[in-house]
Amino acid sequence: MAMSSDGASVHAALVGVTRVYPARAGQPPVHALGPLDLELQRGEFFSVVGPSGCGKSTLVDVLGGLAPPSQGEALFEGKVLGSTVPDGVGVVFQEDASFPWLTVWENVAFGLRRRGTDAAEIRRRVDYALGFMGLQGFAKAYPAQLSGGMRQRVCIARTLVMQPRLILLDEPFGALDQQTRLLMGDELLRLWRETGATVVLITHALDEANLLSDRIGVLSARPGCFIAIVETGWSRDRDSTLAEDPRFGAVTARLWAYLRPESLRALGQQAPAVPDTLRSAAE
Ligand SMILES: Nc1ncnc2c1ncn2[C@@H]1O[C@H](COP(=O)(O)OP(=O)(O)OP(=O)(O)O)[C@@H](O)[C@H]1O
Repeated sequence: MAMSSDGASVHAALVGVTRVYPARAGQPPVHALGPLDLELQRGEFFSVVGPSGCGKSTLVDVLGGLAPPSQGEALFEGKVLGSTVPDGVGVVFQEDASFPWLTVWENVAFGLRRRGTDAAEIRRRVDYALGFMGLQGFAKAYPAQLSGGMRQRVCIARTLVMQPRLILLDEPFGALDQQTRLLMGDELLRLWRETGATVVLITHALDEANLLSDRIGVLSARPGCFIAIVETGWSRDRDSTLAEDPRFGAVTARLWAYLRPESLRALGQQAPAVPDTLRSAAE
């Protein structure tokens, strides 16, 4: 296992990573990400914030082995990743990825069945994951019968059941209301503490990143490069009541100070070009 300069063990890393989407349908190539470097310490909770369209999902794709970098290397437990999610890595997406035709129990068992795990072990792990996520009473329900928050719990249970050592979550609570989000954040912290997994969370919400993380990487406007890595210094047994701590607001303010100019720059990138007719009228 590689060691970082301060002696902690590096669980996953990005080394000189860029990702460029090739030209398509008359559109030029899109330089989405990097170059960037990142070392994730085993067992840390790391969040990534950045302006809209700066390459956050692209970073998850590369770190999770869903897509290879255009340049550089992504590493997990010392092995170079390609375009297959390796054993030991679990990814949770914002959109509800549950299968509507399967019950909650069958949804959670799906990955283990595909892996060929024996029936007794599947039962043990699925029952544990459902209990952990507070879903035991919904094992026979179908996703359409559940609220958005419950469906997202099913998706997390599906990942948890595979016993990942690195969990990547791409805006998992984006579609949820604020109160459900706070409660899901507490559950995510409990999951992190009890499994000892390394967690990477992509979020637009600065308070959420602040509350949940040991460190927060702030990305620039596209192509996303880390402009700051902020250490929060919170204790491991934190929960959503941390927001009452006077130091909490200072960390969020610091994140926003880094992010504000980048968000303005990203807005500029997205603004449509001023047509020549309007330009000459304004001049
Ligand atoms: N398959 C693709 N082909 C071409 N361009 C792409 C592709 N996927 C993403 N992009 C572009 O790459 C850039 C980064 O996209 P990405 O989805 O990683 O950003 P993001 O930060 O996750 O966005 P958001 O804030 O909207 O969630 C965007 O400009 C996007 O339009």
